[in-house]
Amino acid sequence: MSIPIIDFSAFRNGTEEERRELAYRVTDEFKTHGAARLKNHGISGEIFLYLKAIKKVYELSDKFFKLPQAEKEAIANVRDHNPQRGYSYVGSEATSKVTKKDEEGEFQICEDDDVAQDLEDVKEHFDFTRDGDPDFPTPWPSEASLPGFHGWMEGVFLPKCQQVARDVLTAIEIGLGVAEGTFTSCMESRVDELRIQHYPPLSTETLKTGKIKRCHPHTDFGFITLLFQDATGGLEIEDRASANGAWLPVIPTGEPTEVGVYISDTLVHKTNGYLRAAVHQVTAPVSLKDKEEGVLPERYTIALFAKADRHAHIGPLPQFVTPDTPRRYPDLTALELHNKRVGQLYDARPKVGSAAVTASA
Ligand SMILES: O=C(O)CCC(=O)C(=O)O
Ligand SMILES: [Fe+2]
Repeated sequence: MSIPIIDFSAFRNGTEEERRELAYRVTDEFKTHGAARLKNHGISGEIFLYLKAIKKVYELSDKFFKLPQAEKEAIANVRDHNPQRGYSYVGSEATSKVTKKDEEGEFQICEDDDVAQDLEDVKEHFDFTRDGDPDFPTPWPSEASLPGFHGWMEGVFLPKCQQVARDVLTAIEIGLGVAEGTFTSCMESRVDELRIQHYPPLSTETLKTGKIKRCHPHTDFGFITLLFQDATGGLEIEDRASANGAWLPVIPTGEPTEVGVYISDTLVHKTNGYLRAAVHQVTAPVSLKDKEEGVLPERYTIALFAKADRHAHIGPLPQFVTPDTPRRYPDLTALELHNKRVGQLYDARPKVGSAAVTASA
């Protein structure tokens, strides 16, 4: 089985009926896999502008990760429970600490009393949000070291991705039969986060230790994640139809406008588990899977983590709580959930009533 690529253009350009049909189709895909692959989603009106934007985001990423290490570390992410901002070095984020397998072999979100696994991710990344974030501003590289980087990433690319995320969430609202705006109206402060990510070359031998991956199985924390990947491959989604823990590789197709969309924890809470988050990992690309010796080439990806407003309540919507499906999640705010999950990444769990939990946005 593989995840089909759905043409999303009718969501902007189609008739009302085409728009609804598409919304149902995409939501079905999310119900089955927790993920969907979309093309022609209107990141810009015209394909050549889209291609230019994608080319530019990879070029700028490449320049960023080639900066001297000391310059990157001067804008380092603080490894606490707050939203991530700035540069994270290889090994800083440990995705294995946020998701565990239960006795039935199902992936679950870790709880505070779980013993964290000691597994390493081999990736470096830079995380940012919009300018003017009142609580968690981004430390940017200086204009002198990376001309145009801040302005284009924050002012051009981020808003384009934010628009795609809102379109997809509107499609999910239609597909689920909830009022339009149920999710998108609690995204007004636009605190979505964009991440550029670099996976350095890695020997297949290293992977065989079982302790190291490019990214261990985990779910993301926001409403949904949009993921653009280069041609290298290696991203895999849990195959829910398999009884023996198989993974579905998301093989890059070369389809230029493709973006992967992954259901994340906040939407799981809101729908009381009706939509389940996509468990995903990054390992060897299919062509290198069973090679005794070899080197995974470096890899670049871009992720938009679409986030709810920090004070939005993300407890289950009443229509998803029934006698057959009792309430599964407490009525946290988006920031409380975010703090809990980011804290797990760094073994830095928030204390109740801490400053972060009372941020203003
Ligand atoms: O780079 C990828 O393919 C996945 C990255 C990812 O899962 C993440 O940043 O949360
Ligand atoms: Fe992820």
